[in-house]
Amino acid sequence: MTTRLPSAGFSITIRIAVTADASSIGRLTTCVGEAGAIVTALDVVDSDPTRVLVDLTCDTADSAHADQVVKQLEDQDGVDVRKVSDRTFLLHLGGKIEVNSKVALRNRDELSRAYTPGVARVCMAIAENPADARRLTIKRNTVAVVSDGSAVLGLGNIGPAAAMPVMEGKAALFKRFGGVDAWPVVLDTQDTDEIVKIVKAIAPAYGGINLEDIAAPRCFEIEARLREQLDIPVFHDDQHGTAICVLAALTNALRVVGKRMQDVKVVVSGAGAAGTAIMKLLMRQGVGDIIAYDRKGALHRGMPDLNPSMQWLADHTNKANYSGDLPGAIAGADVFIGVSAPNLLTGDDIAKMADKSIVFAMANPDPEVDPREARKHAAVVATGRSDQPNQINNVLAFPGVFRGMLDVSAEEFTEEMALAAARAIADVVGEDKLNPTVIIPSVFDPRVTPAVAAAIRAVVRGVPAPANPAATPESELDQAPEGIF
Ligand SMILES: NC(=O)c1ccc[n+]([C@@H]2O[C@H](COP(=O)([O-])OP(=O)(O)OC[C@H]3O[C@@H](n4cnc5c(N)ncnc54)[C@H](O)[C@@H]3O)[C@@H](O)[C@H]2O)c1
Ligand SMILES: O=C(O)C[C@H](O)C(=O)O
Repeated sequence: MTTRLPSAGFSITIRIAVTADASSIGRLTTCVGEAGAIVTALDVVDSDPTRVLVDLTCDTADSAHADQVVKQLEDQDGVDVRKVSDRTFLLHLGGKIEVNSKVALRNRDELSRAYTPGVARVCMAIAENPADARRLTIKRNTVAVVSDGSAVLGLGNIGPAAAMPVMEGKAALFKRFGGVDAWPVVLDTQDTDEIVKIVKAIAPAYGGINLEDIAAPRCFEIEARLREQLDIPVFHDDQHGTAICVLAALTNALRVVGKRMQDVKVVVSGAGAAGTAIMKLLMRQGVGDIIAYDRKGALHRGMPDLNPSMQWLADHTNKANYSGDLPGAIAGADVFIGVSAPNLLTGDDIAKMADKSIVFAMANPDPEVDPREARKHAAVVATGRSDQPNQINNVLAFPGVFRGMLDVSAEEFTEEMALAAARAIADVVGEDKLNPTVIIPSVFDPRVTPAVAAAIRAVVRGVPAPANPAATPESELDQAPEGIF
C-alpha cells in the first residue's frame, strides 16, 4: 500500500516530562495526532506542581514515522522526551513461549514417580510397545515447527536465528487457537538431504511436523520425502494452510458474486510455495481456467528453464498458452490471487477484469495492489492484512487441522483433509453474515478451530463432518484415556 496507516505493529510508548499547566497534556495529544499517529493510551506516571511525567502510547505507520512523531514532540516548548519504547520489541524480550510442567514436583514422593526411579518403568513400557509413546508422552499433542529460515514471511532468506520470532509466534498460535503444544525447530542448514535427515531423526517426539518458511522449490521435495518416510503427518503451512484458506475465501466470494468454480478464469501471481498449492487445490475443486504468473512471466508450454513444479504448472494450466504481461492476463479474468510481491497492479488494471471480479492480494506486508484502489472496481477484495476487511491468514486453518489430526493419531495429511477444512472454514460464515466484506470468519471466531478439527477427524474416520461441531467433544484429549493401566 502506498500510504501506510498507523498500526499496532508499530506502537510506541514515549515517556515525556511536560510543564504542568491546564493545557499541556492536550497539546501533547494534539501534536501526536497532527503528526499522523493515533494515541491509544496515556498514563500519568508522576506529577508535582511544576511538572507532569506521562507515558503516551500511540500507533505509528512505520519506524521512520515513529521517529518523526518523537521529533515533533521534542520540538514543542516545555516538552522533554525521556525515553521511547517500541512495544513490539518489548513484547519479544526473552521470547514468546515457555515450557510448563504439567505435574507437581513438591517432594521426594512426587519426584520418584515423575522422574527416577518410577520413570524407568514407563520408559520400558514404551520400549516394549512403541505405540504407548502417544499415551505416555507429549507426542500425542506436540508438533515441531521446522524452518531453515530461507523464506520468512515476505522477508526472504534471513536465516534460522532471525526466523525464530515467527516460529515462536506460530507455536503461540498453535496453543492459543488449537490447544496444540508446538515447538520451534530452526535448522542451520539449507541442504535438502540434511533437512530431511534431521527432521526424520527428531520425529519420534512429535505427533506431527509443520514445515514453515522453507523456500520453493526445495520445500516441495523436502515435504514429499518426509511424507514418504514418516508415519506422522507432514504439513507445509505456507502451501497447505494458505491453499485451504484461499479455497474457503474463494468459495464464499463466489457465493457473493453468484459465479461457479468451474466457470471462472483465475490468474495467480507467484508460483512459489503458496501459489503452487493454491492452484493445485483450486484445480482439484473444479477450477479449469488458471494462468500462473511468476517473475519470468506467464507460465506456458515451451517456456525454457523452469524448475519441476513450475514446469508442472506450465503443462497443466494456461489453456490458451498465454505469454503476455500480468495486466493483460487479468483483463477479463474473474479472479486475481496474489502471493508474490507488492504493488504489481493498479486500480486501472483491476477495472479491466470481468464484471463482479474478485481480488485476493495477499503478499505480506504490502499487497500486489492497494486494496483501497482495488475496492473501487472489484466486487470482493481480500488481503493478508489485519487492518483491512477479509483477512486471509493461515491461522484459520493450521490449528484446527493439527487439532483434528492429533485427536485421531492421523499418519498423514491428505488433499481430502484440505478440501474438508476449507469447506468447514467457509461454512462458519452463515448466509445471514455473508457479504463482500465478510467472506471469511475472523481469526478470533471461536467456531473456526472446532469446525476444522471436526472436519479433519471425520475424514480420517470416513464419516460425514458433524453439522454442529461445537456440540461434539472438541478434542479426544478431553476424554479419559483407555487401557493404560
Ligand atoms: N496472507 C497469507 O496468509 C499468506 C500466506 C502465504 C503467503 N503469503 C505471502 O505471499 C507471498 C509469497 O509467499 P510464498 O510462501 O509462496 O513465497 P515463495 O518465495 O515460495 O514464492 C513467491 C513466488 O513469487 C514469485 N515472485 C516474486 N516476485 C514476483 C513478481 N514481481 N511477479 C511474479 N512473481 C513474483 C517468486 O519468484 C516466487 O516463485 C509472500 O509475500 C507471503 O508473505 C501470504
Ligand atoms: O504464515 C503466516 O501467517 C503469514 C504468511 O504465511 C506469510 O508468509 O506472509
